[in-house]
Formats: sequence, structure tokens, C-alpha cells
Amino acid sequence: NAQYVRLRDVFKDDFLVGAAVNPNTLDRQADLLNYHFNSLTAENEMKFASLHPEEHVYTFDDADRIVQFAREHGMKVRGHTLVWHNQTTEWLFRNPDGEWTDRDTLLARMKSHIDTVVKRYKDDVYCWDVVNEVIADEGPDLLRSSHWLNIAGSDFIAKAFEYANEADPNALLFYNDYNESHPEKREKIYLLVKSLLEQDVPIHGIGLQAHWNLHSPEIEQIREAMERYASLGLKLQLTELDVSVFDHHDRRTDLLAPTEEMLELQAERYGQFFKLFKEYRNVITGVTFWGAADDYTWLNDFPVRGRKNWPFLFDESHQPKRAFWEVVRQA
Ligand SMILES: Oc1ccccc1CN[C@@H]1C=C[C@@H](O)[C@H](O)[C@H]1O
Repeated sequence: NAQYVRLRDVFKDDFLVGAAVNPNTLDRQADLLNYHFNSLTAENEMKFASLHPEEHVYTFDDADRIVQFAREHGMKVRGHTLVWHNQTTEWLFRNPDGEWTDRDTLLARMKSHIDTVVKRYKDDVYCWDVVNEVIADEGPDLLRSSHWLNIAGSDFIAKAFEYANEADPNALLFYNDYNESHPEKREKIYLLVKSLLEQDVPIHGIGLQAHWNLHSPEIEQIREAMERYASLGLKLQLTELDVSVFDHHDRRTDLLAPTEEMLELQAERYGQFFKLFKEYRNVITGVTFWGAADDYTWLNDFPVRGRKNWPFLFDESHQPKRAFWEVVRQA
């Protein structure tokens, strides 16, 4: 059974196989993580709000625990994420009188955060999602509106990469985003990263979050996205892979378990994904799931709060699902 087939060994000559963890899953899923995975990402514990709740207060304990577990088990760590519009803090964008802060102050605060965090983990974190999700999903704008953009202007993106590179010249620096295979958004991500490269901004990789489902995106859309991004000469990583059993607009809440049909289609899709990843093994350096097993997923609360989902290769008892065997078959 699965106890003699390790995911990380099956793909050891291709790419790292990672999982996102938090303090709870690090305890509950320790054996599964140690057996099948060789890379970890902190689901929330290295985000701005988790590390830096007040301007002169840092809280590293949870992130340190994850780094310690990885060190003890010979696993690599992806840093997620330095600059993002979500899960950040109000003080970052405000003056003491509650007014919006100014560009120079915000950039100085960004630099201080990046310096402090990247230097603390420079011997443990080999790559960072420096900037997460700045591309606008719909409409004519390249960048989504955010406090970062509205206060600092669009060069906050380049600055983030430059500050991270100064703090740890050895770290591999990624731009990370979701809906990365949708043709319209793909072209915007491509344009952003191409312009950063043309400005000699230190960027080494593109993270495709890969929050996919049973029907979308199509394999050919994923292939086209990987081809497009790889044409920039950068490495790629799938950084937050999960396969929801519900399409994005499906808000049904009646299921207490996945249907047989869902499990069958999920296995087929996972097999197709890893067949494609193997084909692009020369540009893909890591495949990280946004979790490890169905006993916990952020999808239990997104996009429908409190609705159970079953997106991984391992079930709620950490046993391999059909999807696991379809993935192993691609090796
Ligand atoms: O799939 C999406 C759709 C809309 C907004 C954000 C996302 C994905 N956003 C991701 C998901 C979970 C968080 O823990 C990650 O940090 C974030 O990168």
C-alpha cells in the first residue's frame, strides 16, 4: 500500500514535492508530511500580519516551529509571502494620527519588514513568494487596486524584489498568483514579469498557485501558461495545488462526503496534471499542495464558509485516495 511508495521519491529526479502546513497540521499530519514530502510552506505563519502585528513587534514562534520541523526532517522551506494585499496589518498603511501614510514611509516599512524576516530565515528558506497576487483579475488594468499600489505607486513591486535580494542574495525570488492559467490573466502576469526582467529586477521564478477543480482549467490552458512563463527563462513552481470537488461558482452545501464520480474525476485530473508536470520537469522545480490531506483545507471556508471539501491525494485518515495512485502511475 502507500506506505511503500513515497511521493518525494517518485519525483526525486523531477521536482520537490511540498505541502502547506500550520501549527495544527504540523502536529496531526507529522507522519504523512515526513513520509511523502520534502518541502514545506507556512500556510499563514510567514504572512505579514502573522509575523509583524505592530511596527516594533515581531512574532516568530509559529514560523520558527515550522522551520525547525523542516530542519529536523531534512525538508526545504518556501517563504510565503512578503508583500500581499491580504492578511496584512492596518498600522502598515497609517500614520499615528490615523491618516494614510506616504510613499517613502511605506517603502521604508516594507524594507524593514523584508530585511528582518528574510535575514532571520536566510539559512532555512531557499525561495520566497516575494509578491503575491498583484495582477487584476478582470478588466483593462494590469494591477489590482491596493493600499500598496495606491500609496507607493507601481514600483513597490520592483522594490520588494530588490529589498529581498539585498537581504539574502542566495534566495530564489518568485512572483506568485492564482488563476494563472486563464489566458487573459496569464498575459498580464507575463507582461508584469517581463517588465521586471527588463528593469533588471532580481526575479528567478513564477509561482502558479494552481487552485484548480474537476473541470477547470483545461490541461491545454495549463500547458500554454507554463510555456508562456518558461519563455521568460524563469523556473516555475506549482505553489498551492489543490483540486476542489466543486467548480468555483458551485455553491452547493449538501455533501457530507465526495461522490464516487467526484473521486474518479479527481483521480483522472491529478494524473493528467502530474503527467504534464513530468513533461515540464526541466522548468518545474517544485510542486507544493496547499495542505496535505482532506482532514484540513482552506477550501472548507472558501469560497463557501463552512462547506467541507476533499481536494488532496490523501483522505481524512491520511490514507491514499485513487488520485494518489493515478499520480504515482505518472512517475
Ligand atoms: O484562489 C483564490 C481566489 C481568490 C483570492 C485568492 C485566492 C488564493 N489565495 C491563496 C489562498 C490561500 C492563502 O492561504 C494563500 O496565501 C493565497 O496565496
